[in-house]
Amino acid sequence: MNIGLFGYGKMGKMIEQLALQRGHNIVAKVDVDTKHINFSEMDVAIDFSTPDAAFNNITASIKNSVPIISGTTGWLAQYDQVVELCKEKQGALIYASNFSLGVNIFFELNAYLAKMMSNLEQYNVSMEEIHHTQKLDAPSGTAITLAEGIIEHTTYQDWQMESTGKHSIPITSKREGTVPGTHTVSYESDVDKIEIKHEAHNRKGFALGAVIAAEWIQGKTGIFSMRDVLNLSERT
Ligand SMILES: NC(=O)c1ccc[n+]([C@@H]2O[C@H](COP(=O)([O-])OP(=O)(O)OC[C@H]3O[C@@H](n4cnc5c(N)ncnc54)[C@H](O)[C@@H]3O)[C@@H](O)[C@H]2O)c1
Ligand SMILES: O=C(O)C1=N[C@H](C(=O)O)CCC1
Repeated sequence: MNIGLFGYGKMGKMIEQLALQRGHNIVAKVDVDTKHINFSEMDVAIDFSTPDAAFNNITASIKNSVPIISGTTGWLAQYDQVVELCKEKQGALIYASNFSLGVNIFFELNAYLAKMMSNLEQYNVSMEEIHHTQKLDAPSGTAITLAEGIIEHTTYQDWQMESTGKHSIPITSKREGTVPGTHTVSYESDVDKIEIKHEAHNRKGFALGAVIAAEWIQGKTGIFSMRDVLNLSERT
């Protein structure tokens, strides 16, 4: 498979390493200074760039009929526009706030726990995410997906940074050293606390998930999720 990388930073480099190990070719490394992009050799594009750059990279890939795997976070205000374009052009897209197998299992666990807690008014939910100090966006995309999972199954209506509203999920974002990504969801009552936590040890899980998604999307058109790629509906 011929891969075009959009964003050749920490994730782009890790994806390159894993893709080469799995027998793929990197045919383009597009970064902030790239003047010309040759889409003609790409079987798939993988975007791990910046919140400001993602929309253009994704739409350019779709317009050039190249399936796109999008891992960049912080651009979701434009997600609906991308979906419209993808449908119009009969393109192929997977966006995931987190591509790791572990976090995608954690998403399922989060939804299951939210369902169990939905009628228990004595518990208040809150969330904490910790990432490295270079991270541009807050809260993390993963924290937003976790909040959406809780909102879907409970009476919580939205999330806010550090909020206190009864129907709002408070998210605390911390930026520390080189932490690759730690997410904790807590339900607290007067008498106890239930916590679920995912802690990434490094970026390999994110990168491997993105390459697996790129392999999976070959020959498909439509808008998919990591739930589809990992066939998680079979497990829940
Ligand atoms: N979905 C996931 O599993 C997952 C995992 C890790 C990181 N991320 C997200 O991926 C993104 C990148 O993370 P990172 O740690 O590699 O960041 P990084 O800062 O190390 O790399 C980003 C790269 O994008 C480049 N860039 C800037 N403008 C560009 C443009 N117009 N076109 C192409 N590249 C451009 C930067 O120069 C940089 O090299 C972030 O949004 C992060 O939140 C997602
Ligand atoms: O390093 C980052 O930046 C990460 N971003 C994603 C997010 O915002 O959830 C995934 C974890 C790492």
